[in-house]
Amino acid sequence: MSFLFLAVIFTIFTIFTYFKRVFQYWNKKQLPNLQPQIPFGNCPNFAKGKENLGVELAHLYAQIKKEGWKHSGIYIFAFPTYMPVHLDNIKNVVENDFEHFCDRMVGGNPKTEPLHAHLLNLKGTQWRDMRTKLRPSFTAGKTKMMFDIIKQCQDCLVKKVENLGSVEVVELCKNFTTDVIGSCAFGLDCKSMENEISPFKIYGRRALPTTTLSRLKLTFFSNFPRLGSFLNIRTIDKDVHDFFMNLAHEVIEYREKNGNTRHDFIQSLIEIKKSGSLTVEDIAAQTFVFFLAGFETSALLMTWTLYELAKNLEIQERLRDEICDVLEKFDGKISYQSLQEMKYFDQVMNETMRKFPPVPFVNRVCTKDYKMPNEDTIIEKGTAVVIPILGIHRDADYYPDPEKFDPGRFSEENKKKMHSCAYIPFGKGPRSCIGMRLGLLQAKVGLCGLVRNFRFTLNEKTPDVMGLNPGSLFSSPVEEIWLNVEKCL
Ligand code: HEM
Repeated sequence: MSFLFLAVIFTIFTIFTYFKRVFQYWNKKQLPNLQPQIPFGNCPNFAKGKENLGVELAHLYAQIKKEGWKHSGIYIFAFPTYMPVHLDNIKNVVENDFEHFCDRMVGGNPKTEPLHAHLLNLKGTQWRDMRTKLRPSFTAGKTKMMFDIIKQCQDCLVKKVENLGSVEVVELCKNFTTDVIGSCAFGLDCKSMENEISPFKIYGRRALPTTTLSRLKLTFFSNFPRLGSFLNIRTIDKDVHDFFMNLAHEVIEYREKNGNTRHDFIQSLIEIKKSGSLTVEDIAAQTFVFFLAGFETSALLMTWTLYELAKNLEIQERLRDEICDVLEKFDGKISYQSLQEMKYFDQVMNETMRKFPPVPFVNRVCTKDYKMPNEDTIIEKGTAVVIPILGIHRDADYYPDPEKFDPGRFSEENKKKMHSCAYIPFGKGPRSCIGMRLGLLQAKVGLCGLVRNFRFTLNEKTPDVMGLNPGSLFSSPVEEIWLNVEKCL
């Protein structure tokens, strides 16, 4: 009994001493830092599953700014992480001194799970080469070619809402973007809107880290990639991995055999493959990331826009007026060109992504020791970096009355006055979102169909203030969003 007691005391003492030592890291670097808690560091609520990580980082951002610091060292669990908060320091990391911060923390091992060899995860020259190869597939011209595919999905979306008295928009928007990405990336007709058990939809949802275990595995892998690889930890379930890998193989084989072509991403990648610079596995990994990065982000942009429009009826009416006025000039038809003319629409979507950036933070890893400009501090190679997008977007210094939904903040005149890092829903610098045009286009097409045809109001089941889901790495709402729907005459 006394031996057991001593063993317990010894274990607690060892753990306590370990954390005490680890939590000295930023003091030794002489970087200002907030008091961490043993064993969760500065994000205890995220670690306990009580708070969305983006929200907890936003709180830290606010505290650091209140202290008057330009940046701080924080601890996510026991991992020292550098957090710049002054916009110039953020710009240095993501843009000016990019060569020191060109990689992200990776979430898996491409050797055992080849789907991980995608643009989000690739490092150094491998990333640079792949980004150069993929860039031509994301130009304005290529995105425009996908308009017809997206428009077909919009028709199904509008049909789905017709005759409904109320609708749950989180699931509705996810089904729409699943269809769009399925069609644009893989050339599939997924019919998620009609089919609850479409395999693409089911495997696609499981590809994102939605369980506590999957998020823990991802965090562990990001911080100890060598140990993660040694222990052979999988961060994508095998059946999900096989589904996406086989899908790419089948589509490529079918198109190559039958000489079929289509204006979608997989076709652009097949064309690159012909020159020998992409393998089938490379294509599978890139199409997989289009799904990972493109489906939930755009769905959230649509969801939060509808939610805010339902709460701000004047803004909704003004937007509908703009849509109707512009479409009148285009014979009532929604086209790529007509959408470009809807400027207030852009302001509304920008304000949505200000208040609810679909990706609430982004990360980098320091790849080369970094001596900070005008300071003695050196950020060591291997240190994690986090950019708190949600914190910046809700900062009253840049956006007075930040909880207010006000598209006027994004008028041409106001935009000119902004710091280039005060609004970064797509990240910033060479590693920013490559799919921005497609993300914005699919959301605008979907929303245009909905707002033109239906008037949305808040359903009694939906609260006026909505928090973010602690179980999501995105800015997902904590509960369903039900809206009342009324057909516009
Ligand atoms: C509203 C929709 C979207 C939002 C808000 C969004 C946001 C982001 C953000 C914040 C990043 C990280 C940038 C950084 O680290 O600085 C990112 C990266 C990325 N996004 Fe998006 N995204 C959206 C849509 C899409 C779509 C539709 C696709 C593809 C079809 C896509 C593909 C990617 C890829 C491949 C990366 C990694 C880029 C790289 O590392 O070079 N995204 N996105």
